[in-house]
Amino acid sequence: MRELKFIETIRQRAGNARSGVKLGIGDDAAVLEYDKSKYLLWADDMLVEGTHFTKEDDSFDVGWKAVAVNISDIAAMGGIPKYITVSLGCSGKHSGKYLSKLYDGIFAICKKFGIQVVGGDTNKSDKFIIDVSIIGFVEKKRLITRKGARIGDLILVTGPIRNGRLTHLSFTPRLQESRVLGVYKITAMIDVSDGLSMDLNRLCERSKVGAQIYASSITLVPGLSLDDALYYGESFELLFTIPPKEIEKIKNDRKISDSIFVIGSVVSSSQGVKIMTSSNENKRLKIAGFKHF
Ligand SMILES: Nc1ncnc2c1ncn2[C@@H]1O[C@H](COP(=O)(O)OP(=O)(O)O)[C@@H](O)[C@H]1O
Ligand SMILES: Cc1ncc(C[n+]2csc(CCOP(=O)(O)OP(=O)(O)O)c2C)c(N)n1
Ligand SMILES: [Mg+2]
Repeated sequence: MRELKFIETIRQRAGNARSGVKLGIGDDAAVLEYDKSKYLLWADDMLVEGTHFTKEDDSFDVGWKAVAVNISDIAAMGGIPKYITVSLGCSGKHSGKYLSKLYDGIFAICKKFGIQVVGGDTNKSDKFIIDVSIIGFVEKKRLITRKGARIGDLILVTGPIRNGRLTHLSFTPRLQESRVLGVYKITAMIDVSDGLSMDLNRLCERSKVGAQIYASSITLVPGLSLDDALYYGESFELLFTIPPKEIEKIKNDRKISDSIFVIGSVVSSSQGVKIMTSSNENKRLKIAGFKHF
């Protein structure tokens, strides 16, 4: 069974959101009732040796990345990360130095973002595995989900889009940008872990809309190909939509204006997801990206 189909079967078995669960499976984090003014956000992302990093990678970077990908999921909901648990699969062949440097990376990023490690689990595995579960909070009025993009909205992405092949182990999650954006009207948001194409398509499906994007507007870091931006993944940029009237306000905000780019607009679902190529051909965007199986 394919990954996406598998997750869909779990989503159906888990059932509809009950009381206390505002959003279950299907967004960057679960959204749970917390108090009058805030929701609790809960996400979990796992890294596996050979899939997300190699044996040769510095364990500081592996620890950093394991936390960073989780912070990115909280940022995608508009929230602030607070607590993590860290679970490891490792064996005697992983030296004390490897593990100590792993935690240097974990504590370095936790310090940067004010996050506390509050637990975890340690198990035997020949392949190194690190799983992080994260809790954050978001003001109810600032919650942003994948659902909510409306026809006519502009589509934006943070950037210039980073090269996932080069920066996936050391990237800074776009948390600060997300918190700045949170004061404006953002209608939908997702973090780009699997490539712009797949994650734009996810946002569109959830919002029941289509998209028209322009290749010439997608701003890339030097050396990154458009194909990699669309299909490789691990740029961990934020992709989001706003009503057109918000753009002037956001563009005038010096805290964010240089790190956001309009790449297109939201159209009706019947038009699907299209890309205007650099040779001015308007094509259906191939929906592809990273899938585990
Ligand atoms: N084994 C699983 N059991 C339950 N939910 C899962 C499982 N795997 C993934 N999910 C859920 O499916 C959704 C998509 O997962 P994923 O593609 O990993 O999201 P993300 O890109 O935000 O990390 C998320 O809401 C996640 O919580
Ligand atoms: C050894 C190795 N091979 C391949 C990749 C590329 N890669 C691995 S996972 C991934 C996509 C994102 O990972 P995923 O676990 O799907 O993130 P999620 O959607 O759960 O946030 C990419 C591009 C890598 N980082 N390291
Ligand atoms: Mg995500």
